[in-house]
Amino acid sequence: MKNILVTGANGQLGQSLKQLAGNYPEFNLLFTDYEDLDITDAAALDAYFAGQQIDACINCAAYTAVDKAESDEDKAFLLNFQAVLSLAEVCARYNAQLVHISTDYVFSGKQNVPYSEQDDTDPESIYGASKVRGEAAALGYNPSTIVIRTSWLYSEFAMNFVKRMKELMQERQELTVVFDQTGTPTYAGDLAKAILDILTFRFANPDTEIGGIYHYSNEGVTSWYDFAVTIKELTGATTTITPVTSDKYKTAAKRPAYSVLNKEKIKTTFGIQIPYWKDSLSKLLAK
Ligand SMILES: NC(=O)C1=CN([C@@H]2O[C@H](COP(=O)(O)OP(=O)(O)OC[C@H]3O[C@@H](n4cnc5c(N)ncnc54)[C@H](OP(=O)(O)O)[C@@H]3O)[C@@H](O)[C@H]2O)C=CC1
Ligand SMILES: Cc1cn([C@H]2C[C@H](O)[C@@H](COP(=O)(O)OP(=O)(O)O[C@H]3O[C@@H](C)C(=O)[C@@H](O)[C@H]3O)O2)c(=O)[nH]c1=O
Repeated sequence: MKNILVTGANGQLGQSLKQLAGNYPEFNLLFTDYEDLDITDAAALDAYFAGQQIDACINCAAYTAVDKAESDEDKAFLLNFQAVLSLAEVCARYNAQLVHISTDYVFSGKQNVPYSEQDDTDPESIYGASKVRGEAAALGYNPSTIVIRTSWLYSEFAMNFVKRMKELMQERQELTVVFDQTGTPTYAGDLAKAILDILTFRFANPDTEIGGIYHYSNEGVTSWYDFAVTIKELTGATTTITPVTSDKYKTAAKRPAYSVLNKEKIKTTFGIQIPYWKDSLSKLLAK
């Protein structure tokens, strides 16, 4: 039995892991959020790891309010950088595998072919910049860290684009949604399964070095506008959705115009099969 600490477990990825826990009886998943374990408190982290054998930690805790981060830089960096460094330190000290989650918003979006793990980061936002620092801190301190960059996460839990669109489509007759930002939605349940499968691989192959960055999203490519139209079609909503360019939908933070991720590395290293984004969305909305 492996003890796996999950931080930030009340968020959407954390709750998606909780939903799958029963499928992995060889893992004892320990779910914590900031009331039980505040990842910005290095002493609390050390005490937690000293108190019991932790074999791996999946860090789902983060500052994810992209627009708010523009005026709350210190808190974004505290959670997405300093706390990640503390986690990498404590995992190295107690010999635990750290799995840390990052984002497509680390990229500028100026590319027009899918981003691979080697491509340069150049974030457009404070959130993206704080995540770049977090990745570098985790891997710099502990090269065995597995950093998984993902994009456009949604789930039945917490707040996300799908839930927001469903709400707005009930409240409003008309919506405008940007069509000049291209990427890939990711169902958090698919990502949660990939993470647990990677840890299964990790424990079955303890001498294989697998630390580094991996990209994971669902398969396919879309825009936020097409994503919204698909949500409309699948839910039977009647709202009119008008495509607009980003300059017509003002936000505090700039998002990348293109953030499709190349997933070859994660597929070939771990033999992971990735669902097409519309299939995962249809399954969720049919529940
Ligand atoms: N959401 C998305 O679209 C995407 C997310 N990601 C990354 O995936 C990861 C998971 O994201 P997601 O599940 O959506 O995030 P959420 O915002 O849903 O969850 C984050 C959780 O961390 C908790 N938290 C906040 N501060 C602390 C703290 N000091 N100690 C412990 N827990 C804390 C939050 O609590 P509270 O809510 O009360 O603050 C929340 O429960 C993050 O690293 C994110 O950057 C990457 C790409 C896309
Ligand atoms: C609600 C809404 C958003 N938009 C635009 C704003 C933005 O450009 C885009 C996405 O909207 P949101 O603000 O909901 O999503 P955003 O917070 O940008 O989502 C991001 O979250 C972080 C945590 C990540 O790591 C990213 O991968 C990504 O998922 O859609 C519209 O055009 N119309 C609308 O009605």
